[in-house]
Amino acid sequence: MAQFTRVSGSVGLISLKNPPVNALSAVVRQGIVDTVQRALSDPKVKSVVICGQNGIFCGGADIKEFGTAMSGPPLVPMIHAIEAAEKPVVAAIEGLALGGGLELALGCHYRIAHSKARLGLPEVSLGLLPAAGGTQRLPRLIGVPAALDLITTGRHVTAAEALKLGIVDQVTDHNTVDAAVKFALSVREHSLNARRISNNLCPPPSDLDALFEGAMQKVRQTARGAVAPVACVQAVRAAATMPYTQGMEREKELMATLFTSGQARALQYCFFAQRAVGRWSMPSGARWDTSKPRPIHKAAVIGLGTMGRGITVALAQTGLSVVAVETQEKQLMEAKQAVSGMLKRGAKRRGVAPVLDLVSYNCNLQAVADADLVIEAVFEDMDLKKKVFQQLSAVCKPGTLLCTNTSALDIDHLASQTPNPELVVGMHFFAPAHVMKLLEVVYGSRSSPQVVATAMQLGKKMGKVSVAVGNCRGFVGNRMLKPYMEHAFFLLEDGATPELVDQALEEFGFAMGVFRMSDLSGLDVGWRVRKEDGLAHPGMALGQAARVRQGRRYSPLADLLCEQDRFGQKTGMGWYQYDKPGGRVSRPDPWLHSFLEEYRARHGLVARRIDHQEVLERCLYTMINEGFRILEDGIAAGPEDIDMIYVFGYGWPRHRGGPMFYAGMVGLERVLERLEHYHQAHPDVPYLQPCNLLRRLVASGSPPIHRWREVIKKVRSQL
Ligand SMILES: CC/C=C/CC(=O)SCCNC(=O)CCNC(=O)[C@H](O)C(C)(C)COP(=O)(O)OP(=O)(O)OC[C@H]1O[C@@H](n2cnc3c(N)ncnc32)[C@H](O)[C@@H]1OP(=O)(O)O
Repeated sequence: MAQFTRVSGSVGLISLKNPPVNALSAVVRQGIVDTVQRALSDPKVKSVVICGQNGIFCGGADIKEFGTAMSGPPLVPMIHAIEAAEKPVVAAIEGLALGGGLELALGCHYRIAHSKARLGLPEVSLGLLPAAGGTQRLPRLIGVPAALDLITTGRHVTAAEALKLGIVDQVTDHNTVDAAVKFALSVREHSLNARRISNNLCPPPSDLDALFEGAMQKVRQTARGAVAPVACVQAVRAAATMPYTQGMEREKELMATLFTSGQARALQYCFFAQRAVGRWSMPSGARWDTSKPRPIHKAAVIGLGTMGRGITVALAQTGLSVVAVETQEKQLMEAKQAVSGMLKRGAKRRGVAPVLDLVSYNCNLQAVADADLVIEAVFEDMDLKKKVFQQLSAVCKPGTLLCTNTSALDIDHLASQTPNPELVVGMHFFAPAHVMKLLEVVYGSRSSPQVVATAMQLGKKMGKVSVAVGNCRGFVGNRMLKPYMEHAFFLLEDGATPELVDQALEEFGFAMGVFRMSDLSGLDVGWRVRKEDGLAHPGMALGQAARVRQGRRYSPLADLLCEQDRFGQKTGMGWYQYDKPGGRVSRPDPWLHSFLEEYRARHGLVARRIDHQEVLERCLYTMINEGFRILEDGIAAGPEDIDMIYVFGYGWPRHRGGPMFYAGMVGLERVLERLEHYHQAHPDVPYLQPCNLLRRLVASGSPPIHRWREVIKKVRSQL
């Protein structure tokens, strides 16, 4: 709602009240309409200030209303009425003015911001555009290039930048409402014509066509199939080329296409899913709101390879004191140099001093004795990790949390090496650990809720999206990756090339196709795991039995490449070729194509034409099927957990919401039908067999994703 008071004799003060961010819900919009009308019709009121309660101006439209039948007064006429007012209206911006909140402020005649406020039009990240006049007023106010930047990226600007750009008229370090009231008193007699942004023309850019062509090219390159950034450019173009009223029509048209698009739904789902994963729960009933995290003052990292270095940086950047341990002196010195470099570069980017002093380096495990939390990041080898855990149990002070960065190994087995298994938890970071946003927090059967809460909170402090998951081989992310990759290999056997598979996945929106990704992360990683699992060893890839392992279809293609030292980028060749070891630009490799032909001939396989649809269906639907199994097994609490893991850790396109959301968009019946079809064609691939939960969901009428948990509960209770 909105409250009205008269202050300083003649200033009408309208204050938005809708905690936590004063979103413009129907009730708030109605409140604004009513209070503005009251202020304008009250002869004692000579000017008006609009502010928000609790230190926040406004976080924009109420996103929760988007999926519902909209009621209450619409934003556009409400903002027009404010702009058309004959009394000066001043926006007092504290905290945030985002989306519809900033559009409301742009309809006011003046804007005063607190120095700590942030402003922006982030609609693009929700699959929308600023359709309450934002695409038409902002370019008129600050020029086309700056408006294009803010509207297509959705980035927030500080009050200082907003002042420089001309979005706000004044910045204050003091009480913003007091400053705005004082300002409103000083302008009460001023003419408002020039202050109505919609009356103004866009400052003409020098080469309009080149500017918009460049902008369009840029968004097409970075958007990976997202439609909202493209619509944002089109709407700003309308501001630059059309009178205001026509521009508003164009804005409305473009918004209508976006609003009903699946992408907007997916992105809005992601907004809430990202927040929902913070409200974790464990099968024991332990939850985020009943488990209190422990304070962590000092952390330690064991093993300073790529992962350990990134984890050290991420911890130090939160302000924690970190002991970094690597047993070999030479590697320790190399790691010190690398970590210091990363800290310096990070600090430079953020305009702060590097926190080099927070990290101490040591060759001796004894140095972690007084740490509150230790993260083991040694080589992915169970025996080695077990040894480290045994040593840590002897060295660490009582109560120290013991965390492992394993990406797949059994947390319970590691926990059993210590006298206090309740203190053990997985913290699975993604490379580079100081950059990637995802953290899988893996609880074992005996991990205490307090320990899980501590790891989740630490992840949040590091700026990560932390997702709590159960313990199984590969946890959530890597467990689902296995059928996805396996199917990519099968597609090569059946007639595809790495380029074809990658193109289909990249056009779908993945940052990188599966083969380019495999070359980047190194083929040897998976090879080592398969060897440990008894699936691969030299010589096994020959003969008729080569394509059957443990009673099911197996593709030895990746093993064969590894046997020839084709490990990907690091060796300059893998699924693609590179100009040198460590090279990054992939090129199709004629050697690989002949190798595939020979391989198929040797195994009596006839190559057939594979299209993009088959690539997507076989790779993605098997991955989704595994996701349903994960839900059935209780490894992930809900589909949001899986989706956020894929969006933040595996390059799944956000505008497609994550694999489970995508399954809902495709239609669960369709996913089930295609899995049945492929399973019939490939009965030796168990991953293709539709899982029980998927069948149950379809039998329950394919409910929307937010209602899956009800069916999941029933299925789990019957297992
Ligand atoms: C007609 C269509 C017109 C569209 C124009 C628009 O205005 S679209 C909306 C534009 N606004 C945004 O995109 C802002 C989205 N919100 C945020 O980016 C952040 O929430 C924040 C405002 C920067 C605050 O971040 P912070 O980290 O401090 O808190 P949370 O993100 O955890 O948010 C707290 C709770 O508030 C809920 N919430 C935030 N914004 C909105 C919103 N615009 N509508 C509805 N709800 C919102 C958020 O979901 C959190 O709720 P929980 O229940 O605690 O999860």
